[in-house]
Amino acid sequence: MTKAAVLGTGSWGTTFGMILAEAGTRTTLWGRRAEIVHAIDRDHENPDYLPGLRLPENLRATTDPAEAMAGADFVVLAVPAQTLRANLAAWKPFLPPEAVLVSLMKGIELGTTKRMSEVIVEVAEVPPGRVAVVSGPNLVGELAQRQPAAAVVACSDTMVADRFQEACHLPWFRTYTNPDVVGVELGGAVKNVIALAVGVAVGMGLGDNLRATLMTRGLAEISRLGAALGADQHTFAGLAGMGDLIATCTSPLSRNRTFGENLGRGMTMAEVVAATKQTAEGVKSCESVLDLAAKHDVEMPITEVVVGVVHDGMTPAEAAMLLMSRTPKPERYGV
Ligand SMILES: NC(=O)c1ccc[n+]([C@@H]2O[C@H](COP(=O)([O-])OP(=O)(O)OC[C@H]3O[C@@H](n4cnc5c(N)ncnc54)[C@H](O)[C@@H]3O)[C@@H](O)[C@H]2O)c1
Ligand SMILES: O=P(O)(O)OC[C@H](O)CO
Repeated sequence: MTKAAVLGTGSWGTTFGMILAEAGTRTTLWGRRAEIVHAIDRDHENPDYLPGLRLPENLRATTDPAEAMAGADFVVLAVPAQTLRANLAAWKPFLPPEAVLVSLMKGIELGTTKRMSEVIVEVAEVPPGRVAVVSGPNLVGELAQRQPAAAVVACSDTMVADRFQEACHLPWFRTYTNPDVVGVELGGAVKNVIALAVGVAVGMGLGDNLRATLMTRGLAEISRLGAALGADQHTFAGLAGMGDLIATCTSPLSRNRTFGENLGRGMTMAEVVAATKQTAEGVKSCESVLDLAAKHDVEMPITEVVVGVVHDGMTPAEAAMLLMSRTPKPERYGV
C-alpha cells in the first residue's frame, strides 16, 4: 500500500490528508501543535481549521516528523510558503531516500524569488524529477464538504506525476497531470496576487466588468511572466491558470480575495492582518512576484499596485486611478 506523510495540519494539509486517505493511501499528518494533532488522531477532527468535519479514521497524525515520514513514498508539504525553507531544513534528516516530495504551496519565496519546487530541490538536495506540485481551483471550504473539484499534478517526470495522480484521485476530486511545473507553480502563486486586487475592487463596491477585466489582464500578467520563465502557455488556460484564478477571484471562501476586500472597504493593513486567521499567501508573495518579474523585465502593473496598496500605503482609489490611467496598449504585448 502506498504511504504518504503530509507536513502541515492547516486547512489544506488536513483536507488533502483526507483526500489521500480516502483514495486508499496510508496517510499520516505532521503538525506542530499537540492539541490539534491529538484531536485529529484521536477524535478524527481538526477543531481549528475544519470544525465539524469528520476525518477518515485511517488518517493518523503525529507531532514527530520522523514518525510521520517513516516509510513514506510521498512527503507532501503543506505549510505557508515563506516557512518552507526553514521547515524543510529541519525535516531533511527524516526524508526517506526515495520519497517523492510534493508541494501544495502557492507562493514565491521572498528574497530568492524561487518557486517552491526550486526551494525543495535546493534544500532537500533531490533532483527535480522527485518533486511534484499540486495546484488548481481547490478552495478548502468546498473540498472539506467533498464537493466535486479537479486539480493538476505537475512533475517533470511524467511517471512520478502519474503515480501521485493515482494516490490522490477520487470520484469527486479529479486529478490531471502536466509536465509544466513552472507554469503550474506560477499560476498558483500569482493568482493569489490578482485575487487581492479583485478583492480590493469588490470592497470598493466596483462592478463585475472591472472584476472580469482584472482577472483577464491578471491572466495576461501571469502568462507574460510564464513566457519569460519558459512555461507552457497552454498551462495558463488550464486548471492551474484560468481555473484557479476564477475560483480564487470569485469566491468569498478565498482568503486572498477576502483580504483584499477588507482593504477595499477601508480597513487598515493592521486591522486586516488581525482579522485574517489563515494564510493569505499573496500578501507576502506579491513582493517576490514583482521582484521576479523585474529580474526578467516583465511588466506586471496589477501586481505592482497590489504591492503599493499592501506594503507601501497606496490607497485603493489611487491604485484604481493608476491602472485606469495607463497609456493605451495592444491587448497582447509584442504584437
Ligand atoms: N486552504 C486552501 O483552500 C488552499 C488550497 C490550495 C492550496 N493552499 C495552499 O496551501 C498552503 C498551506 O496553506 P493553508 O491554506 O493550509 O494555510 P492555513 O493557514 O490553513 O494553515 C497553515 C498551517 O501551517 C502552520 N504553520 C504556520 N507557520 C508555520 C511554521 N513556521 N512552521 C510550521 N507550520 C506552520 C499553521 O499552524 C497551520 O497549521 C499555502 O501555500 C496555500 O496557498 C491552500
Ligand atoms: O484561500 P486562498 O485565496 O488561499 O485560495 C485557496 C486555493 O488556493 C484556491 O485554489
